[in-house]
Amino acid sequence: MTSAHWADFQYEIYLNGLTGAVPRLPTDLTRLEELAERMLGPGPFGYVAGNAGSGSTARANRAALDRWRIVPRVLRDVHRRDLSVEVLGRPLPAPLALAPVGVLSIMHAEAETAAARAAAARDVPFILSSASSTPMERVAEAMGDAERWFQLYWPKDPDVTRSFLDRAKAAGYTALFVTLDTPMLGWRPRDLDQAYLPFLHGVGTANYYTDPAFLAGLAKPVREDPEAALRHFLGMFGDPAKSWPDLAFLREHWDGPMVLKGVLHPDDARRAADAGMDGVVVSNHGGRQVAGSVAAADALPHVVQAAGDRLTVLFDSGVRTGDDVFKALALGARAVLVGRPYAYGLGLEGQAGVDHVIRCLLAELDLVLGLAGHAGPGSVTSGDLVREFA
Ligand SMILES: Cc1cc2nc3c(=O)[nH]c(=O)nc-3n(C[C@H](O)[C@H](O)[C@H](O)COP(=O)(O)O)c2cc1C
Ligand SMILES: O=C(O)C(=O)c1ccccc1
Repeated sequence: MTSAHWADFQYEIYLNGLTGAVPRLPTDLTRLEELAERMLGPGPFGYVAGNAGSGSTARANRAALDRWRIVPRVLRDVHRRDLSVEVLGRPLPAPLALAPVGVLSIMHAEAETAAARAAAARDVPFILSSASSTPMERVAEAMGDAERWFQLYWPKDPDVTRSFLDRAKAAGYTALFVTLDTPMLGWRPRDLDQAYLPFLHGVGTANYYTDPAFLAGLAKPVREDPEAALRHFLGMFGDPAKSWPDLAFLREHWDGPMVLKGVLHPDDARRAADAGMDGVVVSNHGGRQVAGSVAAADALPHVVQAAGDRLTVLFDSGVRTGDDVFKALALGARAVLVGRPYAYGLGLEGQAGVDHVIRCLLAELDLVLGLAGHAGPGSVTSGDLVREFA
């Protein structure tokens, strides 16, 4: 008996073709960006596609993944494959989660709710951003029985931080992803040149404007003085004064798994473990924060080594295809997050577009694994890769 494979999507597409149907979106997910550009306004598209500085980090992310080449093995009985992995003590169907992406309503009216539904239908975790366009409680409902993960932009005010953690817990979120690479937004010329910032268009503030601790800091209700509310939000959103000892506050108020997102240096990984964290996401925020940053894939093996068996190491920044996921696994990641591809899928086709991205990515991963001689992620090692030489 063979189990169902993610790769079956490939035959589903061919069989649908017998009636003349072809997929509504390209199966090469790198093509979604050009389609999204045609459909979205220049402000929203530029915000999602944009990077820090001249874009060198985003290019380096791709180059670092491309430099590794997979060395396939043959005759290893891969007819029965299983992509499942354990992440933070939970079984996942595949080594994939949807990265926290804020302000999704600039892409599609159904925003986080549509992304959450698409992810939940495939049991893939959707990490909800603090800067979502929909309050966390409403998105939690859309997630149904699926795993609920929350990303914290650590507010300046400890009362607001406490309140976010309490609300997330009450809404059933289990794991907390604390993003540390964005206490300030990076220098993003594409947005600066258009003077485009989603918050100024009333997007991304839903969790704050529904928060009693946040609202307590306002002299007047948001409706009566929206400008003061926005200024309060901008001052609350990030806090570059935070340092390692402050993590104890979060650890004390969150009893589930806690993961630091945006770790690139092995010493920071060691500190994370010392601070009682459960994991790290090796990430440079998709190239949007530090221009000239080390490529995430180049940082990954060093962080993996520093983490040893003390931390779960996840990876993002530049993952576009199944072979990218394979390479991240080979470099030591337990699972990957994907950001822009599903945001574009959402923009193009709503929930169906996000489902398309998940299915393409996992079908391709399933095939790459099998064709490279692996029945699952567990047997993939650095020995499956060679460095391309120019
Ligand atoms: C439009 C946009 C918004 C984002 N918002 C958040 C966010 O709210 N919180 C966060 O931790 N990361 C955020 N990120 C970063 C992603 O979580 C992730 O690290 C990045 O997109 C991965 O790179 P990729 O887009 O190349 O897959 C955002 C990224 C984009 C493109
Ligand atoms: O744009 C981003 O990369 C990001 O992380 C963010 C920050 C604040 C609100 C929305 C997204």
